[in-house]
This record gives sequence, C-alpha cells and structure tokens, in this order.
Amino acid sequence: MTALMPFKDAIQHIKNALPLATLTERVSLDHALGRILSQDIVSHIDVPPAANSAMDGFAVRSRDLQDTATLSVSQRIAAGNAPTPLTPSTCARIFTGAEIPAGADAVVMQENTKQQNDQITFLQAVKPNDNIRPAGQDIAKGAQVLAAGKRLSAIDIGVLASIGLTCVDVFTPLKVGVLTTGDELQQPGQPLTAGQIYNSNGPLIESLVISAGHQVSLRRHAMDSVEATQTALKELSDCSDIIISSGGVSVGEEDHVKATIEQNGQLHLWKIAIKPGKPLVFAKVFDTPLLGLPGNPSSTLVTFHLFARLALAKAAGESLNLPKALRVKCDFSRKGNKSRDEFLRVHVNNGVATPHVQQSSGALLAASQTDGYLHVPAEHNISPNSEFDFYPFNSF
Ligand SMILES: Nc1nc2c(c(=O)[nH]1)N[C@H]1C(S)=C(S)[C@@H](COP(=O)(O)OP(=O)(O)OC[C@H]3O[C@@H](n4cnc5c(N)ncnc54)[C@H](O)[C@@H]3O)O[C@H]1N2
Ligand code: MOO
Repeated sequence: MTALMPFKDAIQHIKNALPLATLTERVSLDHALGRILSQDIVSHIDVPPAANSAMDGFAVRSRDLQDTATLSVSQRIAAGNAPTPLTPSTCARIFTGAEIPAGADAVVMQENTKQQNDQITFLQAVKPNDNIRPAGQDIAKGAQVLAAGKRLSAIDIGVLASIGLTCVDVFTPLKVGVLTTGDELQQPGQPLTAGQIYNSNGPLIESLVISAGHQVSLRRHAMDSVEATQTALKELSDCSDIIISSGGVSVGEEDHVKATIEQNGQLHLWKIAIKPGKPLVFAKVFDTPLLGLPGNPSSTLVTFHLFARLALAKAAGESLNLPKALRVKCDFSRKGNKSRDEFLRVHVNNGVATPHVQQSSGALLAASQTDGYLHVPAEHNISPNSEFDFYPFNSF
C-alpha cells in the first residue's frame, strides 16, 4: 500500500502546481468589496494630512498658560476651515476634526474651561500635545497600507478611501466549473426512485465556491460512464479556470473521473492521511486544473475547506492560508486513527470540545449542527482534558 500523504504536504503540492493569476482589471471602490488586490497600495498622503483637534474646545499655546489662566478667543476654527496662525497669548475656539492653527500645541476640551463672553478661563493644567491628533497619525505618507493578494474587506475599502483612491487594480474573478458524478443522484425537487439519493454535493460545492468569493462558471452532472464524464469535463474546461468535481475518485469500476483524466490529461492522485477525505485527485484535464473531491458529503466538505479553498485562492491571486487554529480541551475519550489525521465535527462551549455522535463521512447534518473541526493527529488518543487544534467553520 502506498503511504498516505500528510495533509499539509498535499496543500503545498497543490499550491505549487497551480499557476498564478495574471488577468487584472481596474474597478472603482464602489465595486471593489470582496475583490482581490493585484497591486500593493502605498499612501501618497499623510492621514490626517495636518494635525487636528480630537475634541471640541480651545486650541492654545501651552506655555501661554504658565503665566495666566485666562485667554481671549482670537479665531473660530470649524472642521473644514483653514486656520490662521494663533496670535500669541490668545486661544482659538476649535471643533473636533478642525485643523490646529500654527503656533498652538494643545487643545483643552470645553468642559475644562469657564467661558465668559470671549474670555476663557482654563481650569486644569495643560500639557503640549493634549488632544492633538498629529499629521500621519493614522497613515504616514509612503507607508504600504495593503498588499497585493488581499481580498478587500469593508475595512479595507474605508482605508483606500481614506487615502483618496477612487479605483484599484484587482484580479479578474476566478471562474470555477462544478462537476458532480453518479448514477444514484437525483436533483432536489424530483421524486426519489429506488437506489437514488439527492445530489447535495452540487449545491454544497457551489455555495462553498461562492462564499469563498469566486464565480461558478458552469455546473454539470455526469452519469457513471467515461463518455458522460468526458463530455461534461470538456464543457466545463472550455469555460472555467479550474474545475471542482465530487465523487468518482475511489477505486471502484464505477469511478470514471480518474479514467477520463488519464485519457485527457495528467492525473495526480493522492491518498491523503486524513479522515474523512482520503482520496483526493489533483489533475489537469483538457488543459484545465481539476480538484477531485471524494463523494461522501463530509469528505467533500473537509477536502473543500482544507484543499480546494486554498487552491482556488492561489489561482485567483489571493494570499490565503489555513485559518488560525484555536486550542481547545476535550471532554471525552476516543482512540486515535492509526494512519490518518481525523477532523471530527465538534461542538465547542467555553473552550471545551464535545463530538457530534455522528462522525460518518456520509453524514452532512453533523457539520451543520456543530461549530467546527477538531484536528486529531494520527495515533493520538483523546482523553478528557487533552488539548487539540480546533478550526471553527466560520473561519473558512
Ligand atoms: N474499496 C475501497 N472503497 C472505498 C475506498 C477505498 O479506499 N477502497 N475509499 C472510500 C473513501 S475513504 C471514500 S471518501 C469514498 C470516495 O468515493 P468517491 O469519491 O469515488 O465517490 P463515490 O463513490 O462517487 O461516492 C461516495 C459516496 O458519496 C455519495 N455521493 C457522491 N456524490 C454525491 C453528491 N453529489 N451528493 C450526495 N452524495 C454523493 C455516493 O452516493 C456515495 O455514497 O470511497 C470509499 N470507498
Ligand atoms: O476518508 Mo473517506 O473520505 O472516509 O470518507
């Protein structure tokens, strides 16, 4: 029997084998949310561009208040006004966000003053820099604010706007073809006949592709024959950057994805040391990269999360790694698998993991009812209080 490949090695193999994204387009910030930057972004300005007030109050030269506690108001500066230099021994009425006049070095909030006409008495000691937000406090001119490969979040869009950009260069969206296989599969909405089950992996994979930020170019279902699989893969390859398939990758004679690839491309079949999800295919078919996920629904889910998500990201130009694992304690005992790392579907409460009773790779509901994967390395027995890595579903 060939040795099973550790899952992190398989991730590296897949990433290395995939070409880098190259096609880019320029989009306005209005259309940039969720897109992947294809350029590093460097700020050409200081943010804020000039020192401004953090409070509504009075701008002063702090040393003027060493000799007196009362100053007269010589100008009024609202946000958006251009101030004139502060006349010595006076103060300026100033509002939050307004530019600090030359000569002033502190702002006193109005609650700490007594106002009588234009005479302001300062009730507390004032230090230089009090309540002043210096130029470049948020972003210094010349600083890199975002790196190519970043998928733009709402926060990133705000940052881009704060340095005055109206458009950015992004990679064109990745087009993903989705293939499901199997004579036993019926589309939801149709009655089931003997021997049939519903095709859940199709909608599952499409939803995973979309929630990872990519586009589904085409979906096809192939019955269990080399001809049907070949026709579907050809159609998918014609309009996709990459294909994700489900099923047909095991050793049975009804598993035709492998055979089709062997005839029309190059097959790299990996037996990966994970459970669920052992048989994973990485291949090129009709010149298009293909990731063949095992058909058992939990195996499909786990292999999408661990491999396909990162493969799609690489092909889309996105810098992405496995999510950061959290450490959790276990409240149960379980004998470790001899050769495969297990990804148990578990509930986590207050840092303590409890497994779902149903851990079959054919069962999908368990994943919907739990919080994420407990990663149990091969040959590790679980006992109460032992600690393992936990990957929440919502981190994928
Ligand atoms: N003799 C062996 N048999 C199997 C092995 C093995 O090493 N030797 N590996 C097992 C493991 S592990 C897995 S995982 C599966 C992988 O099988 P395939 O990827 O070839 O998938 P299928 O045989 O087509 O289907 C497996 C299972 O999943 C159901 N399925 C498939 N597609 C869908 C779908 N779109 N929606 C819902 N359910 C789907 C299918 O009905 C089967 O029950 O092989 C083991 N066998
Ligand atoms: O490893 Mo398979 O993925 O058990 O179901």
